[in-house]
Amino acid sequence: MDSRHALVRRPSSRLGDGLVTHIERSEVDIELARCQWEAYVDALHAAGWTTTEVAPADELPDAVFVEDTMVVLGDLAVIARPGADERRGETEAAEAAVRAHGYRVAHIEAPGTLDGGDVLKHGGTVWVGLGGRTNQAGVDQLRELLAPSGAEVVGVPIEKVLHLKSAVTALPDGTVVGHLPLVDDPDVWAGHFLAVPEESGAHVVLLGGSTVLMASSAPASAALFRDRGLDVVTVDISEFEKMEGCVTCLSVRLRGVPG
Ligand SMILES: NC(=O)NCCC[C@H](N)C(=O)O
Repeated sequence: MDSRHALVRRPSSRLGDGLVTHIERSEVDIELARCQWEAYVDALHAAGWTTTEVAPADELPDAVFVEDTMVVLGDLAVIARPGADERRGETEAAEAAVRAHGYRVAHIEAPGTLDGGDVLKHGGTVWVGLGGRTNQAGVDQLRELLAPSGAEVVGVPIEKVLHLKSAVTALPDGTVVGHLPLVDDPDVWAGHFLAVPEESGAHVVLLGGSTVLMASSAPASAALFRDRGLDVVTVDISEFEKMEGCVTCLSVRLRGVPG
């Protein structure tokens, strides 16, 4: 299997009916959303990634945010149990897609809840946001499932944003980036935290080497990253940002080769 492969899921025509929690709802332009999604997928391809589309689900408005359906580490895909009932139906097709790529599969079970967007992996550490979508039982189950891999799972309380990765992500060198007004406790990453000037500047997708993908809505943060020697690719995802989504949510990166 290609070591740079990603799962993506085409937006539903009902995207605008998806959940919003921490921001005001505003009208989504679905045609623009479709174009932005195609451009996002094109950006992955241009960076050398191949993609598989999870079967589309027009009846599930938030299905495009496919990152939330699982956590992949090594050859194991842990299928999430979304914290929002409205999103529970999203995991079945995502599981079928990751199984087809040869991954072993485990599940977060009730009463646990966990959204993939709450899980930030870097090095041997897996930070998991404990907030509106992921609960302690979900974190404990993930810890047990990942224990054989040696990963250390660390719960991080969050209140200000939807998911942990709405607040922070990590640069290729492990520096954790976040927009301070939205980070509950930057001391979790003391010594390797970098404040960025824009909310969406906190969201980077690592595309390999020194290349990162981020939203075009954070030009000052992009400049900061370029000054640090990173190659920054930007995409306009305004219609997904209206639904509290970000660049990370729109794909599941499968970096390892299972089996
Ligand atoms: N990983 C993410 O941050 N996903 C964004 C999910 C947005 C969606 N409207 C939701 O509220 O679940």
